Amino acid sequence: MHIKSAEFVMSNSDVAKCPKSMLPEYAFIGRSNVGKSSLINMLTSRKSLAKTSGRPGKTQLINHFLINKNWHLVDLPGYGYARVSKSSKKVFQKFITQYFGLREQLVTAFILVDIRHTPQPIDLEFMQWLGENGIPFSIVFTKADKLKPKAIENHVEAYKTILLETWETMPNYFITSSSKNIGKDALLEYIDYLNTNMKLESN
Ligand SMILES: Nc1nc2c(ncn2[C@@H]2O[C@H](COP(=O)(O)OP(=O)(O)OP(=O)(O)O)[C@@H](O)[C@H]2O)c(=O)[nH]1
Ligand SMILES: [Mg+2]
Repeated sequence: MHIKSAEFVMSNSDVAKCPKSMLPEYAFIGRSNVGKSSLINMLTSRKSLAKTSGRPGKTQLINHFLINKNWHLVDLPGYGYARVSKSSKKVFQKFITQYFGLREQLVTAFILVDIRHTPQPIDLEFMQWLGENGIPFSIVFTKADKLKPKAIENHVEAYKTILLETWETMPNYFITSSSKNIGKDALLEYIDYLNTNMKLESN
């Protein structure tokens, strides 16, 4: 898919105020600093469409971008646990769970994980939470430029082993590097495929 236009639409923390249009939507989520905003810039070939930073916590709001005037890309803040007072129960930040609970336009989520790290409980728990709520997702491994090909293979295998303990099949996944422009075509083709299939289904 060729990206002809990419425009910032709005930022907000209130899911009810997100764009009302029913255009298909794709959300990028993961821990702070994993490279969500950088990935959106790579996909759109716009250097600073989404704001990036070396310091974790740069993106604080739900950011909508309109692509080719017919679908939305969404840049979300990094997730962490929100503390529930007087309880040790862990929950994800409220507006993140609200976003996923309320956005009917969402076609699929992309969960970003840093390829260098071993599977982290918070990422596995978030995938679990999406699964329990019937929200489809793919995994996007980021920062592949930081590892040699063999190490990339080993890290993906380690992830598969852990996921297959709870999931019947390995979710769809992509290997990417925003600094080396890796994985862009595969991701855009996948989104294009989903956009086309959605149109066929609604006809
Ligand atoms: N080497 C390398 N660095 C990357 C890559 N993608 C992002 N980074 C760096 O990682 C840092 C965080 O990138 P962001 O895109 O701001 O990450 P984010 O997930 O949006 O972070 P928050 O908005 O804070 O949650 C920046 O210093 C980026 O330059 C990549 O593919 N390779
Ligand atoms: Mg960000």
